[in-house]
Amino acid sequence: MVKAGIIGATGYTGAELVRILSRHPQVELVALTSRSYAGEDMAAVYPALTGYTGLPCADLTPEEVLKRVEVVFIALPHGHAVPVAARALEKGVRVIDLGADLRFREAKTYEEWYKVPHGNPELAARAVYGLPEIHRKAIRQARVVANPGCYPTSVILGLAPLLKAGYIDPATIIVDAKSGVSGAGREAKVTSLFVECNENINPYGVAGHRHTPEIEQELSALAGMEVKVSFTPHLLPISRGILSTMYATLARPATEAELRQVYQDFYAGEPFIYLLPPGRWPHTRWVYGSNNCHINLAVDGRTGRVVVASAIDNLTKGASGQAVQNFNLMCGFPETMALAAPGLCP
Ligand SMILES: NC(=O)C1=CN([C@@H]2O[C@H](COP(=O)(O)OP(=O)(O)OC[C@H]3O[C@@H](n4cnc5c(N)ncnc54)[C@H](OP(=O)(O)O)[C@@H]3O)[C@@H](O)[C@H]2O)C=CC1
Ligand SMILES: CC(=O)N[C@@H](CCC(=O)OP(=O)(O)O)C(=O)O
Repeated sequence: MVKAGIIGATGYTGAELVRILSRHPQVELVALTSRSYAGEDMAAVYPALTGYTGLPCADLTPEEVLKRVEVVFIALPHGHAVPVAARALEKGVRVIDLGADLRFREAKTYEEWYKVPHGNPELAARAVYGLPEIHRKAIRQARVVANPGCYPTSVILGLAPLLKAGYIDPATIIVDAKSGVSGAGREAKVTSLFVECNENINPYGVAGHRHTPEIEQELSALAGMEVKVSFTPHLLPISRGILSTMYATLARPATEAELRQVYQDFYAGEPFIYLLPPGRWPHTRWVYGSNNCHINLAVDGRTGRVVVASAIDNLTKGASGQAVQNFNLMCGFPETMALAAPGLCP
């Protein structure tokens, strides 16, 4: 059994980690931190977890957590993970950070977009970007994994096969993405109130969302050249789910059947990626609560563009499910352990 802890256990991604890890046969959860719910059982904070964890939350310092665990999941708002991860490395504790602090190979990119000092560029360069479908080999060896952002997960998985094979002009990519409100975390804020979100959809972070450089970093590596994207997220009046619809001009003529084969080859053997049959477009409900990513595409011969749609659950494949997938790889467990499940039907 691997002793694991979650720093920031009572947030949405922390609770999703507890939900998944409580059914993981190789994990013993030994530390769940929270300042506001210290002394309370997770089931008091999230009654859905009743019967699945008896461990109370505690206001532990990172040092106290690191004394007890072999692996630590950091589920804090960005700006807090770097010193914790650095100390964990010194103590031989493996780290999976769900925030943005270690996702950029260049710390200065993080500082430019997140507007906070990074403090440890060596650690930024050393951390492995935790998207298993692209970086599986490096994740297996990693001591520190930077779990990807939710939108970047859906976008990179949706476009990777086309960019890698050179089928699209990288200068023409447009991403129209939509997220459920849990993507904003559990912290109280006016924009997450029911009355503000319900019966509404709006773009935000237009031409400046923080996930843009993360998407560009990974797509550039896949394309072997600098890629810039137009990325516009929207807030949807649903709890969980991300749907990204992506458009790009074909670099050379291609049929839909040819492109479908490219995806099938690229994702052959992947346990969580599903290219849906022609004409069956991804729905967020079909991946709800699962670690699956549903993808489909069409060639628009009239415009010479390809349209790709990709759906994930922001809290599962977009955060905590992917974190457990990374954990499994780092520990040498089957990658699907505690994760194999379909979404909702209906
Ligand atoms: N929500 C999502 O869909 C996704 C989120 N992420 C990232 O994962 C991380 C966690 O997100 P999420 O779970 O949504 O966030 P939440 O706001 O829901 O939870 C944050 C958690 O951190 C604790 N916390 C907050 N501030 C501090 C602090 N200054 N020091 C110590 N603990 C603190 C909170 O508990 P308490 O205040 O009681 O200590 C809570 O447990 C973020 O970096 C986020 O960007 C990544 C992908 C998707
Ligand atoms: C709906 C909503 O607000 N979503 C969040 C996603 C944040 C997230 O996952 O972000 P990190 O990169 O900070 O981990 C946003 O757009 O900022």
